[in-house]
Amino acid sequence: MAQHSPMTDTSTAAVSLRGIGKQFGDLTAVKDLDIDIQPGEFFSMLGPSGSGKTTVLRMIAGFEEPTSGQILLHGADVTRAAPFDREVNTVFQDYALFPHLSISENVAYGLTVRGIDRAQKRRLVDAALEQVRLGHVAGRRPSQLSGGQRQRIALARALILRPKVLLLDEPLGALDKQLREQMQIELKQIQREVGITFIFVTHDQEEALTLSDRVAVFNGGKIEQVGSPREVYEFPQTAFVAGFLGVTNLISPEASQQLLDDGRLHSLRPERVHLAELAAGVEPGTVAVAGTVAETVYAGAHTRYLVDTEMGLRIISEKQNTHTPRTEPSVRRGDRVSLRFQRDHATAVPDEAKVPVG
Ligand SMILES: Nc1ncnc2c1ncn2[C@@H]1O[C@H](COP(=O)(O)OP(=O)(O)OP(=O)(O)O)[C@@H](O)[C@H]1O
Repeated sequence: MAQHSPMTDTSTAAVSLRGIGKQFGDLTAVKDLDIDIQPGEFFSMLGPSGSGKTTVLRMIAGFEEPTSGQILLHGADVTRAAPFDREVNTVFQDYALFPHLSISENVAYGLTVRGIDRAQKRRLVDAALEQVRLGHVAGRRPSQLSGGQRQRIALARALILRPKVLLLDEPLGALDKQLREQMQIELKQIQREVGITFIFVTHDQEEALTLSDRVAVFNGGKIEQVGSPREVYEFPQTAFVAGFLGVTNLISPEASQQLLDDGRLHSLRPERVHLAELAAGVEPGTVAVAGTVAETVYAGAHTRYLVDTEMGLRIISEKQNTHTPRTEPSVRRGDRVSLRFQRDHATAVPDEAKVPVG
């Protein structure tokens, strides 16, 4: 099937949130949110626990009514519509499969409720199971499947109704790391094949970066930044985004003034910082700062070096472990080194500035 390119799609947004807010008593869970999500887009809502992602998802699904604002699905106002009157479906973290029904009965459930005839139902169930590559488990019960298989069945059950928008609330949260990474690739492939808009909630930054066309980074009921994975990772607009999306060196305005001759807050990713001999020559456009290695952290594919600079700033440098497996690392704790990075690899963080959303 054709691949979708949501970034160039100028038709009506699949989902528009206009000034959406949600109060639970005194608690403001979501504040005045504006988002436009395009048809066919894989859109992630990323943020720490309690930042309001699930509440936004539940409002789009219709399980929760907004206190203020408007929700449009493909241009139609559904703010007060019941969940079953919206062309959306939800996949929950706990899969919510019926234990007493077989896998094919579970997948067929939505069709049964809608009174679809047997022959057509069978065809659609077979196709849905094929899509998630689980045709061979049709006769089993959910308890006879692995976590990853159950997750795929929940996905097949949600997709069989051909919703225009699929909402996924931490669907991979219960899986171990290896299976989770495998399922991320499958999920992305399935989304491309079906071309349905996916809105995905996660607190795992790597997952959001891996899967999404765009990521909205939530903090305290608000969106701090929306952008492509590369934009939010490489050009964080706030200190929170810089810190939440992986490890970064936040260089204070004072330190930036000294190091970069620019008195704004800067973010410098550890993988952009290299270690050199103190005496090594410095190329034009490169910043060099001397320091002492305070800690080395070996993590398999890479090693991190925590270096205390003479200006009182601790900078993390990350190096891929490309040397031969038996070679001991040449840099050790206590070594004096020179940190090197390209001047333009440090990106200014506007911090308080808000980027346009949608
Ligand atoms: N039904 C409710 N009644 C009262 N408070 C609620 C309710 N649902 C959510 N909240 C509160 O609203 C805030 C946002 O919660 P929400 O579940 O949307 O966050 P989240 O980012 O999805 O977090 P998590 O990843 O832990 O699910 C939290 O402070 C939460 O305690």
